[in-house]
Amino acid sequence: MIDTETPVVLTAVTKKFGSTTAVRAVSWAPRRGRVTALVGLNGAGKSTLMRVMTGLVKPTEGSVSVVRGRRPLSAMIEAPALYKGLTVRRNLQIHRVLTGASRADAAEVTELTQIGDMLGRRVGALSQGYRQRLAIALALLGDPAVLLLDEPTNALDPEAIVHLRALIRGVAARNTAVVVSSHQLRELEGTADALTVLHDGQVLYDGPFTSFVGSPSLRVRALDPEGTRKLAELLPADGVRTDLRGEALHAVPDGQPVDDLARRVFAAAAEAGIDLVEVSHISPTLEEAFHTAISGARA
Ligand SMILES: Nc1ncnc2c1ncn2[C@@H]1O[C@H](COP(=O)(O)OP(=O)(O)OP(=O)(O)O)[C@@H](O)[C@H]1O
Repeated sequence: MIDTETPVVLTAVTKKFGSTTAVRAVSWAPRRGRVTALVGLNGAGKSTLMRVMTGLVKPTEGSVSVVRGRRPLSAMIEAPALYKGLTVRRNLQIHRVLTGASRADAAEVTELTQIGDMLGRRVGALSQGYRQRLAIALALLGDPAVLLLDEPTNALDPEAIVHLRALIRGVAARNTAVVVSSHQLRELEGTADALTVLHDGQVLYDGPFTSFVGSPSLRVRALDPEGTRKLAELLPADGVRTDLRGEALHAVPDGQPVDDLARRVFAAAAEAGIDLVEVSHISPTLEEAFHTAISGARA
């Protein structure tokens, strides 16, 4: 339901392009005052989801509700449309008039994005990082409830990325719901509060960023590689999620403590007469958690 906390709400949204389903039955509502990372591999459906939110693309099924207001939602999905022959100041003036924003608002976004020193420069002569800052300043005019940024770090150097991260936090602190897409989880670690993992058009995870990695899992190796493979076949029958990675087996607890899982691994190995050489705890990295989520969806 639309409320002051969730200014845009997607309900069972599906988007098809011919025979391709880009987004499948997604119900989702990013929150105000938070940075939500929208992460998925190439083709996962991130841009389509953002386009559906803006109204640029009509959902095939489902609905999108957006809070009423002067500028409910603002998006930077493709290379920002800037007047390259004009100065930064003129670009700001034109967008201020177009969005009906006040001079005070323009001054505030100039300050927030730290483009004050560039006001007299022609946009065509700006670095990529400063163009990005200007584009975000323009997107913030009129104080939108939601700001969508599609892969905003593309083509930025490390210093510009650091600045952009701080800027994104600053925008959320204005009580905007900020959604930032990326195909790399790690890029948004420490910047995003919430995480939505999209895969093949579906939401695989939607929750706090810090909870995504979850509890440790087990790395299991038998004396004989054939034994490891056999365990990989046996354990799923016991309700355990397994994944063969190289010579080792990765067993993920489904809610139970990892030590209980270890006991089940030992019991299954003993029963099948498999000699184990390694059963160790591993704390997953972000990439492993992502891989596990995706392989769970494919299973
Ligand atoms: N206009 C379109 N016409 C046909 N197919 C499309 C269109 N837009 C997207 N798709 C398809 O929908 C799927 C999702 O694409 P989308 O661009 O939303 O993914 P993405 O997660 O943003 O990917 P990337 O990280 O590569 O930008 C892909 O299979 C893509 O080819």
